[in-house]
Amino acid sequence: MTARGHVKVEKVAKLHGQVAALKGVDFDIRPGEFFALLGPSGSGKSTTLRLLAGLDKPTRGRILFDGKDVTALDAQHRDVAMVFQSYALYPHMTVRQNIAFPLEMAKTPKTEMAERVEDAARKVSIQHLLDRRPGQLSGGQQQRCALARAIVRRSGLFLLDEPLSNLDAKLRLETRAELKKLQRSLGVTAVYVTHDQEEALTLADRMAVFMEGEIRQIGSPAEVFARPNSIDIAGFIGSPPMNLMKARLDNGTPVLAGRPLPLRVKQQAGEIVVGVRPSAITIGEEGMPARVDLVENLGDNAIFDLSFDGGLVRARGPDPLAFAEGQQVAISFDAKDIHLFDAASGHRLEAA
Ligand SMILES: Nc1ncnc2c1ncn2[C@@H]1O[C@H](COP(=O)(O)OP(=O)(O)OP(=O)(O)O)[C@@H](O)[C@H]1O
Repeated sequence: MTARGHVKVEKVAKLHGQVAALKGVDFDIRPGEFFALLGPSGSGKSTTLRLLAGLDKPTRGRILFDGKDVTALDAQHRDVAMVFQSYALYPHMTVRQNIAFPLEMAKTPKTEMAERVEDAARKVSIQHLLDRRPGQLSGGQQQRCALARAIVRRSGLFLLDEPLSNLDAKLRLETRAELKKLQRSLGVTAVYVTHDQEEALTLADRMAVFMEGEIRQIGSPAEVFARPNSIDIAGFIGSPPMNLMKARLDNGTPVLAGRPLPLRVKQQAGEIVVGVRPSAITIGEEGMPARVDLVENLGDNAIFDLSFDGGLVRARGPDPLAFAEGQQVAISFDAKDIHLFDAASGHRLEAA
């Protein structure tokens, strides 16, 4: 007997006519895990979520919930709770009626229904708004109402499609933290679609990075951040993105702008790309000569755009006033902070 909330996706593909929305993806989500589907627009995240919900059927492959094959089951027989970006609340119904809707459908007895609606509303702190209609709520309150409607089902699996994207920046941050606490306290499995890498990094226990209808990497946010397995992922995760600089291999030593770097790879020669995160670049007096082109003052830190003879790089530093535009400086980075990729295939190269 497997625990409740286990999801297994096996070789799932989805074609829309000639368009391959999903080219065959495999992943396993553990019970109680917060699992993010992260990727740029059109990469197949929403398609995957709709297949999990049963709103669409895969062209190939299998989906299992708690060991049971649900591939052929329609949405209403899957026992999943869904929260969409648009909330999808019924405008003519009160908040209470909206939350009660899944229970009405399931013909739940009236007294039990009333209790469960109150309980769900309390969990997202909207118990005082039950008699209003969605049009009389703020965006954040509508979002909570949609969450309460998901909670009321007492499903072990929550499917969330960009649920925070309609909220303003401040509310999004607050709601993000609450959502994580709520998921933990309910003990449910959450599958969360987002194109926002920061949201995935902060919320997820693990994430799958989608690109062009494929999963390119699966891991914890820390793993994917520390060891992106391709140039595409390196450039997608982290803000500002990783600096990616053209270089070459000379007898296994990477050479950047004519200078050998202090590490080696097994491969002997060829075109490579050297990646260094902005936070890993030190600006000072030692290293490669560079010029400060632009200072972006972010208050308690800054991003410096620099040019050097290997190209342009961005560095993040603690003090916005430390360096001025036009100043001649030097940049350096530690060997442990260098990521290497094969230029032709884009794949990560391991240091020897
Ligand atoms: N019903 C459909 N008919 C034809 N093509 C579709 C259909 N639904 C999705 N697609 C295509 O499948 C691909 C994946 O779409 P999907 O909605 O899964 O991407 P996404 O990663 O969720 O993007 P977004 O972040 O923009 O929602 C896209 O190229 C999209 O145009």
